[in-house]
Amino acid sequence: MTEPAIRLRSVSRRFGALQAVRDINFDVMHGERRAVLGPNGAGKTTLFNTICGDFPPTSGSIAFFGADITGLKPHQRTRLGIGRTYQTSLLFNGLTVLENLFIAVRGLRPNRFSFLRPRRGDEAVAKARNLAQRMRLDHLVDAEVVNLSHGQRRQLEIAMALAGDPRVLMLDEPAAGLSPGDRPELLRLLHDLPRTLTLILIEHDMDIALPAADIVTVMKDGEVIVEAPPDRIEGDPVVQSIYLGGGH
Ligand SMILES: Nc1ncnc2c1ncn2[C@@H]1O[C@H](COP(=O)(O)OP(=O)(O)OP(=O)(O)O)[C@@H](O)[C@H]1O
Repeated sequence: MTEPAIRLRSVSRRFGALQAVRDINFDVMHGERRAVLGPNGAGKTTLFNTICGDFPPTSGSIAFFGADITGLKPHQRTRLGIGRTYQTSLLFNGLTVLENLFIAVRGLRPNRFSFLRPRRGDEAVAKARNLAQRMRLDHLVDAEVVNLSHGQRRQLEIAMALAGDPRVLMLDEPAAGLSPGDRPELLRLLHDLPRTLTLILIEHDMDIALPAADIVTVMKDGEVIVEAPPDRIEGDPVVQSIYLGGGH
């Protein structure tokens, strides 16, 4: 049997007395699109952080394509092929789109950037341009990031997360703050990502989460309360009680 891309077994994470996620079992198959929904404080970001290693679980285990990664540091998980974006932007505003992508491709810290500026013919520049094209930013490679629209910044964040050639890409609220006009473009970009890539996204907005996902995991109070295909989510009484009952 094929191993899941991501497998969590009995994963819990405490912050002092607070149990942020509790006894999570979670399998995401290779190539799957998984959305994680839930009200504020449900534990979605903490779940992401246990997978990426930013806040490893206090108990339980995590496997990546069958290999136990529970004790690995974030950079070791990145190297294995787990890429992510964050709710808060990590872009370098004073640099151009191409320079940001170059930094991501070379895995540089920005303070090293002045010594290693992109040069013509550099393989990393070619890869940075290719990433810009994949995220439909090729017309903006020379634009300073500070001048990008919110939607373009989100596209760039995804492009930068792709720079390490992840096998699993985790997006933390990719539609947050997007105008209604920017949303269809984001959905198109997500649909265009190759099925060799496994995608896990936290998303508050059902209009993005449901069309983007094969399976939706709904969390509340640190636990998974529903796991179902998107067509069963909107009508699910538990989900309705959370989203219509003021829990969101
Ligand atoms: N680093 C931390 N230190 C202490 N408590 C934390 C930390 N990170 C998260 N928490 C707490 O864990 C709980 C779950 O938070 P988490 O951010 O995972 O929820 P979420 O579902 O992602 O919420 P949101 O939609 O608001 O981002 C919350 O009560 C939060 O305050």
